[in-house]
Amino acid sequence: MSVRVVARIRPLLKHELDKDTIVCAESAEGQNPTTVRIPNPKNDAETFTFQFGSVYEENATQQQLFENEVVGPTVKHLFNGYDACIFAYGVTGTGKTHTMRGGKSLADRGVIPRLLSNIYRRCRKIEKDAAGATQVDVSLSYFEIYCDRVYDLFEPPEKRTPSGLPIRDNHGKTVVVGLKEMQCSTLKEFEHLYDQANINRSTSATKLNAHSSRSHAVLCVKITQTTESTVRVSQVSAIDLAGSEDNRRTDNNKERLIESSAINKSLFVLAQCVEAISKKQSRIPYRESKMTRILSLGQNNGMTLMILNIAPTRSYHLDTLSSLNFANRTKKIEVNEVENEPIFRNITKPLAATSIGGASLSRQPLRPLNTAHNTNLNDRETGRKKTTEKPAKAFSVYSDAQKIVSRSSNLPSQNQGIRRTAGAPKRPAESSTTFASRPTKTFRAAEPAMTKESIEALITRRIDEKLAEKALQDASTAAPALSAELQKRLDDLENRIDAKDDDGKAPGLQFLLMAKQHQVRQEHASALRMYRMAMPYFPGNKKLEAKMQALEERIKTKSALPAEHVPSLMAPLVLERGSKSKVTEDEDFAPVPESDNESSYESDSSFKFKSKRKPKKATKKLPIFRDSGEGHESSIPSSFAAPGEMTPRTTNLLKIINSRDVSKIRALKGVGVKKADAIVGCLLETEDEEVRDLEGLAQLNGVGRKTVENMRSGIIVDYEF
Ligand SMILES: Nc1ncnc2c1ncn2[C@@H]1O[C@H](COP(=O)(O)OP(=O)(O)OP(=O)(O)O)[C@@H](O)[C@H]1O
Repeated sequence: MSVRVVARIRPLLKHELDKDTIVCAESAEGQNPTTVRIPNPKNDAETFTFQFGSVYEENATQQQLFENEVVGPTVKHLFNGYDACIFAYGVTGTGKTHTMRGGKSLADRGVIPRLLSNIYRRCRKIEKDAAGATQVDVSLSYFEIYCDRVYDLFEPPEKRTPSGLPIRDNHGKTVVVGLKEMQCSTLKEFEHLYDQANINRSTSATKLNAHSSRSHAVLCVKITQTTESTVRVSQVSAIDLAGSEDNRRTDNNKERLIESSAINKSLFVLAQCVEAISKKQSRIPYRESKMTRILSLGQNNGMTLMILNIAPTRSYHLDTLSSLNFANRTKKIEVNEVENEPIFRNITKPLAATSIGGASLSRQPLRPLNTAHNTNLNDRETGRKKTTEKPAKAFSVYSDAQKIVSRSSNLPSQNQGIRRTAGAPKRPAESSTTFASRPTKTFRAAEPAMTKESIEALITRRIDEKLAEKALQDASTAAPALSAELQKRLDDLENRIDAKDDDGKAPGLQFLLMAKQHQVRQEHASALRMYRMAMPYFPGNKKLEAKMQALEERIKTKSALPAEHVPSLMAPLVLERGSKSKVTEDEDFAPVPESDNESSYESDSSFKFKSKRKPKKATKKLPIFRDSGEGHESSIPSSFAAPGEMTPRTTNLLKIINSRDVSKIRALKGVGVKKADAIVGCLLETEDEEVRDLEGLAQLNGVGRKTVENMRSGIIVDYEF
């Protein structure tokens, strides 16, 4: 199945009424438009045409777009156990937010509120048809990616930590760690939550849009269908991407420019990913931006719909062409349509009439990463070996062609999970037979209802089993099963954070929670780092100090590295010469403890880690930089730098570094996006600490002597005589 791409041309806005329109939609006779036509910017007489699944013209209503593109295909799909992703793409001011969120009136509501309204209606219908034997729960998480940092939109901005939430890879899915998941059982509740969360989203007025989104917003709607014997989870992500901006037209101020460059960078990476996929390159640069990691276009399973928003006027000409080209490539991307397997509960108790979660606020269970969901746990219980490998991947195809192809009637049974509906004009979900083919469900209504606690206990037990199996498979890297006691403590900690009973210590509690989770996974060095970050929130806490000391001891004894290297792990990085009390974590010089799982480090942006590079030897002498009379600066007149003083070049370099401005740091010689990010990340961890000299700079993450020399040599200084 390829990504379905539809285009939507927005109407002229009030101030554009006298403007020249250059984009038009075309259709074959009697059919809905599927082509966008736009002139060649170099020669108006020539035109380019682009073919999409559908093209919605200026007068297309929100309802039309929703009914044609979302209801049948997505909602049905979702309830059949498939994931889905809908995202709006386009230049700033072309109508992405209008399409996804829309206005307040009924007619103006966008895709997201309509989607939720439809989901709730379907939930009620399923529950009604099953006479209470099936329960459907809806939960939401909502976050924004602002300047390549992830923030929970269900949290007020003042609760954010500067570095945002870390993201990780979990069994091929990218997950945001520590994101709130809100149980939300009615449309009214949703509307309330969604409106509140949107207030937290970063928007600002720009010259091109009075309410411009400065971030990518991702709403994840999780649907859990629980019957007596199965639990099936599927998820739809609705994404309102920020729009690319041509800063020659925006007159953006410094802050907007920083946002804009982050937006443009992530969209550029997205375009690179799409290009790499379409060229079948082996390396797709997903990891270069959080947005592309999360969107995982072409890697995600399930139906993917891209709504390309375009403005009709000439002032957007080049931007529109570039969007159309991007969309044209995107529509060729193949995505897998894999049905989420149900978890067989294998319990005899019937469902409670009450909801599992209710409308309460809950945090995503922060369990070990190897806790897979959608896993058929029944196999293990019965000792059977799972028939495992899914059949060779098959795809349902959205065809732009109008031909009618008969639908395959002999769909594989539910647990095979993959269907093939090649070339079908109707979306695959519409022919769902998956429920019909599921095992017969029998209910004993007289049995006592399952309580929330018993379900939790059951899930915890299954998680333990899963962990145990993983431990057997890979003794060296697997996490041990959580003891009930430990799990309880983790849960208590989460509850404390949730209950806001923290006297301003919430960030500290978050660090503690993360530390404990690392410890559970035997990632002692990371746990130690997290404890250290928590320490300022609990000054003088003896228990915490003892814990850190015990961990340090443990790392020392466990480390396979020669004894003389061990102290470097614990040794703080001294940023300021002569100010050894000002410390930060030294990731660069830290040897990797054996027990730490590299992949979890790599994907955890809460701290920096280098898996590929050899750890620098602690015994290595720190580079000595002289500010004058050496190397590149030998041409600097000595009057500009007395011994012990800094040259203008060094001063300028440190100024740029201490600005913590990624775009400026990136512009330094020999510094790429990743290095600039690593430097800023490292500086953010040191809070107000400034880099005072070149030695301090050479000790930052990702920076060595050579890099410093490079950076310095690239600085242009005007010496006036
Ligand atoms: N189909 C439409 N019908 C009526 N008005 C529209 C339509 N699409 C967009 N608009 C209007 O155009 C303006 C810009 O739209 P919107 O804010 O949704 O753009 P955007 O692409 O999300 O921009 P940004 O990327 O800057 O957030 C808004 O005033 C919106 O109401």
